[in-house]
Amino acid sequence: MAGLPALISKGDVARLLLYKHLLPKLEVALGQFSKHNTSEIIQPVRTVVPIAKHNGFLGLMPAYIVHEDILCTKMVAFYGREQGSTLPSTEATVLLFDPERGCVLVVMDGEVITAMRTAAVSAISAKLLMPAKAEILCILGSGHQAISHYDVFTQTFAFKQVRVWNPRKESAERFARTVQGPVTVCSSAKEAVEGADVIITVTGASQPVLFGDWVKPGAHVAAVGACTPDWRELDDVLMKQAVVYADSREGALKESGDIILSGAKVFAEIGEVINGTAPAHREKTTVFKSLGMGIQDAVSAKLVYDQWKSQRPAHKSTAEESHQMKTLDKSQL
Ligand SMILES: NC(=O)C1=CN([C@@H]2O[C@H](COP(=O)(O)OP(=O)(O)OC[C@H]3O[C@@H](n4cnc5c(N)ncnc54)[C@H](O)[C@@H]3O)[C@@H](O)[C@H]2O)C=CC1
Ligand SMILES: O=C([O-])C1=[NH+]CCC1
Repeated sequence: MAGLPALISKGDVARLLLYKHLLPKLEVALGQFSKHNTSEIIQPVRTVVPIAKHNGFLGLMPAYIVHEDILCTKMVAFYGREQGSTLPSTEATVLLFDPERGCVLVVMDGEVITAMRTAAVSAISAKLLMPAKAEILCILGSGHQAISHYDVFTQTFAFKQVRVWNPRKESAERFARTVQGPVTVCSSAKEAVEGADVIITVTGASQPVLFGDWVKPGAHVAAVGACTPDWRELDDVLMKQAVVYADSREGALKESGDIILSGAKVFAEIGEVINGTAPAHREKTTVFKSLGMGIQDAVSAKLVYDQWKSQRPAHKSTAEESHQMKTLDKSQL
């Protein structure tokens, strides 16, 4: 290893990663991914190791973005937690490599990246698929992803009302006190959903919490939770009545209980809509099934690292600089 990798903390990632930089980078990466050309992007479906004893999973998410020479992997542990558990439901660490040497340049917190890039991808799907006149946003779940989704959706779009629901009302009320802006706390999921133009599901549920009979025709759903083959957030009625998009078709067919168990077809990847090779059916009810992809972490980590390098005090050396110094030493011999 050429020197020790740099470490970037959660606080620094939160300070350095901005949606205004992240959104355009993610849109480009999603489009590149959906060309399925391995000379542009190499990203296998994540490897998942069940941690059955603790109702969890460990995911390994490597990706290589060839033209930008970004080599990255995230390691993410995610769990089905009892309601009210104080343990985190997601823990993640991101490694960015020097692609030429193979050494790790930087180890950084992955929780903020996971929260922000997932929300940013949902916002990209909403930009493309939500009805032209979208006034009411509904968020089911009130944890970490709910907060990041609230932030990017209210920064990007002009909703007249944002509703939130959680089976534990005190959790939804805490969410309302945490975010910077108005929120209506609803007493039932049905009350939150009815009449909403955009619905985000960000729950730890393993059984459906969103039912097609409640959903306004033409609404857009960003389905973010239930990322294992036997967990659900959406019922069969919704899955069958909607046009279903995914971040990765291959990932969705392997990992999404909502797709596998309902038998719904994936109409297109969101990257195909970005590329103009599949239509955006804004006039119909749409579901964007998000599983999360390594390329999303890779572009986020590169943004963080570039910002961090540009702001870091000059005396600290990283693995990258140690390597440059060694190369220089050799060439001087
Ligand atoms: N698609 C993607 O790229 C990603 C998906 N996720 C998934 O998103 C979901 C939310 O993640 P976080 O916000 O980080 O978790 P979190 O634990 O911070 O929040 C989960 C929320 O769901 C609620 N909840 C739990 N069980 C429920 C149930 N049966 N019915 C309704 N609500 C319930 C909790 O009270 C909490 O408000 C998880 O399923 C997680 O695995 C997380 C990261 C990335
Ligand atoms: O992409 C991701 O990081 C995750 N997807 C499901 C849980 C974590």
